[in-house]
Amino acid sequence: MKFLVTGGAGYIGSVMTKQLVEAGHEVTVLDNFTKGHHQAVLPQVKLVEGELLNAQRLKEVFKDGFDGVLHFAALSLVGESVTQPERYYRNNVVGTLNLLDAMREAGVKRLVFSSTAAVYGAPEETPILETAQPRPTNPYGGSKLAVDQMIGFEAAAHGLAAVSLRYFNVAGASGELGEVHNPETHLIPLVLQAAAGSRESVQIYGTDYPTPDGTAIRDYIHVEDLARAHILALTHAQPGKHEIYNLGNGKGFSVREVIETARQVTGKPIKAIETDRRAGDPPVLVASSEKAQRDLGWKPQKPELASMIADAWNWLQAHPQGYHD
Ligand SMILES: NC(=O)c1ccc[n+]([C@@H]2O[C@H](COP(=O)([O-])OP(=O)(O)OC[C@H]3O[C@@H](n4cnc5c(N)ncnc54)[C@H](O)[C@@H]3O)[C@@H](O)[C@H]2O)c1
Ligand SMILES: O=c1ccn([C@@H]2O[C@H](COP(=O)(O)OP(=O)(O)O[C@H]3O[C@H](CO)[C@@H](O)[C@H](O)[C@H]3O)[C@@H](O)[C@H]2O)c(=O)[nH]1
Repeated sequence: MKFLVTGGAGYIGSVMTKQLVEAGHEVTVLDNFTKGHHQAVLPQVKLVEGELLNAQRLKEVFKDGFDGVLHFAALSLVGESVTQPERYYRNNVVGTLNLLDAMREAGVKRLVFSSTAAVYGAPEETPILETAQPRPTNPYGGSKLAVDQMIGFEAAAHGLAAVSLRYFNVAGASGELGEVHNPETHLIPLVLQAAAGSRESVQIYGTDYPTPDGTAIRDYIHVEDLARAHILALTHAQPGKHEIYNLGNGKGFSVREVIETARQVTGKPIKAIETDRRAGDPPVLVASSEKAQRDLGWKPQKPELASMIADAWNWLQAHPQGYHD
């Protein structure tokens, strides 16, 4: 089949593209390279350097004809979104509205969207079920929730077969593809940069959370397990329906536990400095992925935090400067 992957030059979209190509599909990547990397785009795919906010150009891209769209392109930093909410809503919501318009006009009826645990805010119950009331604590989560709702109404009105996958914290690497954000703000890559010596230390944002060791807890999922869930979602999507699935491992790790695991995996002393909380961060996000396991038959193959950190560490050692764009 023929798929469009928006944001396919980014961290998760590039791993997704690789899995689609390996499964024998034809892939076009659309990316504006505000965050993406040319080196992360496989030579087998067609690359369109394009912008979701350019509605006219997007419609031209759809003249190629696609069987479905995997929509990763977004701005996705919690902290940044707090200071620039308008940028997040414009890019993520208006960008997706343009995408839905182009899909409808071209008759493309299948969509898998990268939603996020950030839509839940600080939920009352852990692990988080898809039925939990979404109450985002930051504009990033707010923009993704708006898109989830938009897709739900689009599916009902126009027969789109749609799935929103609400990822928890994605980690690890896949062969030649790894996590490089510029600037990097994610915990695991920063911890590993400190292990590698390219950064002196890592900061712990907040030690007064209502958690056993006072630091925030997240549920980490391997990027390869995550990408495999998209292939299952594509095949299970039903016309006129919008399904939502949480994707995580159902186990939370505190910031201190992540740093300690990285010390064990790398054998390096990693200097950690305690600082204030980062604005917009909820204390605990842990998934129940039972719905995905039951309905999609999804089963994580690399659920251990240590194996995610080990894959990310091996990748960093092979690519100490990240990608060379
Ligand atoms: N990394 C995580 O832990 C995580 C967790 C939950 C959800 N997500 C979601 O998964 C998706 C991918 O995340 P990632 O970590 O790979 O991010 P990323 O920044 O590495 O990739 C996103 C890509 O989208 C492109 N892009 C952004 N806006 C665009 C636009 N307007 N037009 C065209 N291209 C555009 C960027 O250049 C980048 O290559 C995002 O939607 C993010 O919100 C990520
Ligand atoms: O230098 C750092 C960086 C992060 N953290 C903490 O580590 C945790 C994880 O932070 P980070 O890796 O930045 O991820 P999140 O902010 O949890 O967000 C990620 O996970 C969300 C889903 O849970 C996604 O929606 C986002 O796109 C993705 O960036 C948080 O408690 C942070 O406060 C630190 O203590 N020090």
